Amino acid sequence: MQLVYRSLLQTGYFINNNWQQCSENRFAVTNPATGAEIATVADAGVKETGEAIAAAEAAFPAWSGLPAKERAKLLRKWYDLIIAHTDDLALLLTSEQGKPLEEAKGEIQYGASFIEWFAEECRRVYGEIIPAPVADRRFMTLKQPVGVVAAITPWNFPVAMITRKIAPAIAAGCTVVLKPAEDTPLSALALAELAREAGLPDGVLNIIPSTQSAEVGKILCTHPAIHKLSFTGSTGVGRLLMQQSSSTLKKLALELGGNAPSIVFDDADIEIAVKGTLASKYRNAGQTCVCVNRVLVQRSVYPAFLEAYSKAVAAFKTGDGTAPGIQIGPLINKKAIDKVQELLADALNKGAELVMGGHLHSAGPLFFEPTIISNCTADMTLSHEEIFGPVTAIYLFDTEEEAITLANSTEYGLAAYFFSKDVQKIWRVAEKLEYGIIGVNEGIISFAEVPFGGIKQSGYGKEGSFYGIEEYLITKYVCLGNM
Ligand SMILES: NC(=O)c1ccc[n+]([C@@H]2O[C@H](COP(=O)([O-])OP(=O)(O)OC[C@H]3O[C@@H](n4cnc5c(N)ncnc54)[C@H](O)[C@@H]3O)[C@@H](O)[C@H]2O)c1
Ligand SMILES: O=C[C@H](O)CS(=O)(=O)O
Repeated sequence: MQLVYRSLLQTGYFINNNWQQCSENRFAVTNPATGAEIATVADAGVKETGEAIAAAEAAFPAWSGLPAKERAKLLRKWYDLIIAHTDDLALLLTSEQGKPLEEAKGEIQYGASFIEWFAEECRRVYGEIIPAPVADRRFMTLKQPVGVVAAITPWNFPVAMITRKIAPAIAAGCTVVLKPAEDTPLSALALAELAREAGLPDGVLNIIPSTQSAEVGKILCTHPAIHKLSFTGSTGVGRLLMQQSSSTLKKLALELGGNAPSIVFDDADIEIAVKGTLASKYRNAGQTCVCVNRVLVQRSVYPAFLEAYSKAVAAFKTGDGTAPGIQIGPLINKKAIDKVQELLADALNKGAELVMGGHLHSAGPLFFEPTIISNCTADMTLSHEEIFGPVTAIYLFDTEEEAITLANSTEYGLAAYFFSKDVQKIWRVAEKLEYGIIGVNEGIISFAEVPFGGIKQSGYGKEGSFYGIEEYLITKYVCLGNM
């Protein structure tokens, strides 16, 4: 991997704007497309986590005391540096995570847009003056930063899931300790180098790459100096972190798993339904929390939908994401491949029909053929679990009520999609679907301007939009008496 700006390849842990190495404890970061080792990275543990928290705590008073306009200027410089280094950051991202370069460049832009957005939002954090019911008092509210924030992030969006937390946190005046995913730490470390170059003061952002997730996580959940924990990852880990955080009553944001339906009604524009479902389903080789996991098609339009959808899937090019024209990269690791194969075998054993694909791809051990199965039913495991791979599972339905019941029959509630041209149906269905995010006639719905987050077992808290900065603020009520 040849970077133009070699300072972006950092392999230490980042505390107080200093790169520090653990010579004895290191872990390898490998390229999922080739299996090649990209670098070894310092494996931060309990000691380094304590140092990072201390640095963030020490930096908090000065950083939170800085005028919002000054914080905004530094965030803007960070944003400009990220945009300027898009190609290098995308190559780094593709090398450690696998998504095609064009998708990686899109993630860099998307991730940077959170920094741009919250550089603007932080200057409009207003309190209120509340009309008092008595003459001798004046009521007001102050919005103040919550304090030191811990962030734990997943491997599937190694830039955007990080800036979606760090940007609002530091914009609000908080300081941060981040533990990125062990599969993809390099992108986070590159962002830290650019934050340092942008002039972020010592201790505002601290990053502890680690394979010791449970031990590091326990400290982040229980340390009294940390007032907020923002987690993006699986529902299982989210539940554990919530339990572990109870002893210090941390403010939590949990962005967890999903199980998105895509409902194609008989009045849908089939071309739009195919385009939207494909865009969501096969993004990042199906490894996103908002990927379509179940495609529910009204029986009368199934033949037309399947013909157009199959043609598009058959045209996908699978391979190393650094090669031109590739749409489907590798899965992140062997565990992910095994899970896709297990879910597929279970579905086929329970009556699903293989329409196309279904096997490991010849491009390498972590590549899977773009796959379609039909005749799926609710008793199949993949109806209730994230596939997290390039596999489309198609279900048939007859009535609108049946589709909504099927779509809602999951413990998750993150994203759902449906396709219809009937405006009254659009309102009815959007109101009845039990999800935090609804895409109507569209499969790509994530932007910094919108409130991203789920309900039910997909967690709670909103990232992005004007809601996003509230996650890192407290509202203080001040009563002025004897007036
Ligand atoms: N809702 C969202 O915005 C969103 C976004 C991306 C991914 N996800 C979800 O994340 C999952 C895939 O990501 P993943 O495999 O990295 O999830 P994961 O839960 O295994 O890991 C996520 C992060 O948590 C850390 N972790 C794991 N065990 C831990 C523990 N005991 N204590 C503390 N930290 C721990 C990991 O090291 C990683 O940094 C999927 O379920 C996906 O839906 C959700
Ligand atoms: O994987 C989950 C991400 O949140 C997806 S998105 O980039 O926000 O759409």
